[in-house]
Amino acid sequence: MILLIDAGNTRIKWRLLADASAPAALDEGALGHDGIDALGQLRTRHPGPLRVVGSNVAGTDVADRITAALAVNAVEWLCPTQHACGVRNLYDIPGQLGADRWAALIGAHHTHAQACLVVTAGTATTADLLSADGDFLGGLILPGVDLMQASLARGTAQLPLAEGRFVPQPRCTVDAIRSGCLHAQAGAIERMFRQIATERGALCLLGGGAADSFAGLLDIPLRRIDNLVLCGLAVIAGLHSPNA
Ligand SMILES: Nc1ncnc2c1ncn2[C@@H]1O[C@H](COP(=O)(O)OP(=O)(O)OP(=O)(O)O)[C@@H](O)[C@H]1O
Ligand SMILES: CC(C)(CO)[C@@H](O)C(=O)NCCC(=O)O
Ligand SMILES: [K+]
Repeated sequence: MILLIDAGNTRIKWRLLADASAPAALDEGALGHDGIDALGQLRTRHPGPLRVVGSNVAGTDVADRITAALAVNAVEWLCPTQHACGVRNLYDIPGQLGADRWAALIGAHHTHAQACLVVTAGTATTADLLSADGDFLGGLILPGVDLMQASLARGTAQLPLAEGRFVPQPRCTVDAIRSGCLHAQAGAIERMFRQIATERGALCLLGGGAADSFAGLLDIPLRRIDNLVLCGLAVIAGLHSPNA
């Protein structure tokens, strides 16, 4: 069995596959950082030899806790390089790129082998340009929707942390905040997409826990796709992704 793990700053997403030819996941789920120990139950439910391949952007403590909870000798944590699985990393320092972004780019290239904007809306939002040839050209990092809203509440006297709605012409504070943060996400994504808009088959692939909050605002060719990081990890692990 192979366990794929996407350890993010808010949640740990995981998917268990039987073997290289398995068409579907045996099991999958997501956990908060305080629920990492529950990964141990996975071993009880699915006993047997286990290979674990993961990406982690949540720090070494989270990585160590995952390894301990699974009671495995080692997890193969992805380290972004200059080339992998048909994707070329043009970051100035390839290893500086987040492992989740690298895995998602590899998943994207194997899902849609044309120009893509790969967007993950999690704790942070990232919007990464990928050419049809598999070149990762560069990308944006911005605060995710919740983090944007929380930073306004934290940094001001008069702005609350409250639930507003998206409206075209906000006329109260909470709607102004919510609408501003969603426009910021959608606007950044649409502006980034302009760089590939004229390329054949150009598509924005959008995933992450906050994706649905602004997906409807995007006026670009769009495919909602969750777990692109796990798809990429499956490719990296030498498997065919069950979502591909
Ligand atoms: N069920 C949900 N409903 C609405 N928003 C959600 C939900 N779950 C997560 N989110 C939003 O998504 C964000 C977290 O997304 P997700 O769990 O995909 O990423 P993450 O674990 O933080 O990963 P990364 O660190 O890679 O960003 C939260 O900040 C929150 O805004
Ligand atoms: C940007 C995040 C937080 C997105 O999860 C992660 O990919 C990360 O910590 N990246 C390292 C810095 C970079 O990608 O340039
Ligand atoms: K993210």
